Amino acid sequence: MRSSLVPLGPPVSQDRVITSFPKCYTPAACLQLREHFHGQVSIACQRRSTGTVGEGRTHVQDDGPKTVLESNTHVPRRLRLSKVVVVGDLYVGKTSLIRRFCRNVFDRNYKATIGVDFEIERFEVAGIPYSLQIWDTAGQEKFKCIASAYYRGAQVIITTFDLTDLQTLDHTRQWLEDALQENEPGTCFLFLVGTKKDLLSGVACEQAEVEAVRLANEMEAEYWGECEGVLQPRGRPGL
Ligand SMILES: Nc1nc2c(ncn2[C@@H]2O[C@H](COP(=O)(O)OP(=O)(O)OP(=O)(O)O)[C@@H](O)[C@H]2O)c(=O)[nH]1
Repeated sequence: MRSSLVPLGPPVSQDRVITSFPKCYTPAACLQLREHFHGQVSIACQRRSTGTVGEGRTHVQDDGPKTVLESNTHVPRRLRLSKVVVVGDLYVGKTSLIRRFCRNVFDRNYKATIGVDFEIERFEVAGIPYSLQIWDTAGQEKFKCIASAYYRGAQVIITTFDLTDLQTLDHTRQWLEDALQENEPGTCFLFLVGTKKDLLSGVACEQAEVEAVRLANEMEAEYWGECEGVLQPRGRPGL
């Protein structure tokens, strides 16, 4: 399927063009189907696809969830944009993860992130231009208040820890809580990512992964419970 939309900026690189989807994208695996959307959500989505993109916030009221568009992000018409926020302790490798994903480069030298930084990664999904705005936040305590100002309006929260330092895994719960506080319950996809796997032996890596899976299950139970009341989802989030 090709889009008749005018491409924005230079062409999207080939590995960012998605033309087919894995089989699990069936109605049964979807969190919500179009017919489950509240009328006002559908109207807001239509506006979103034809006008200025704002940050969609879902509010629960007596007669169901309502999305209110705050048109504070002025981007060109028809640009689909999702905000990803990467959080975690200092030195765990947030910047490295983002740079590998966006530019396929790795730098051994550590340069602390000051406050926040962001990258835009462009995709083409089934012929439609789509962008991820990936926010890299500082792990250092002294920058936390600056970085947390950018948590709001995230569609995806990636909580990061260092597989060689399990204390950083313990801290992910707090990072996630802080990021969720700035967002409506049930509006974000949550991911837990372990870095620096190359520095561990097979056995040590397995042990770290077991710990991470245990914590992920705990957090999933905790935060998924919070989501249920709002979205009444049919599937499960990625955590
Ligand atoms: N061996 C190895 N080193 C890594 C990996 N990821 C990051 N590093 C190194 O770890 C150090 C910290 O990485 P950063 O990406 O700057 O960490 P950060 O989480 O962004 O740090 P802050 O900006 O202070 O929050 C750097 O020296 C990186 O080269 C990895 O997967 N393997």
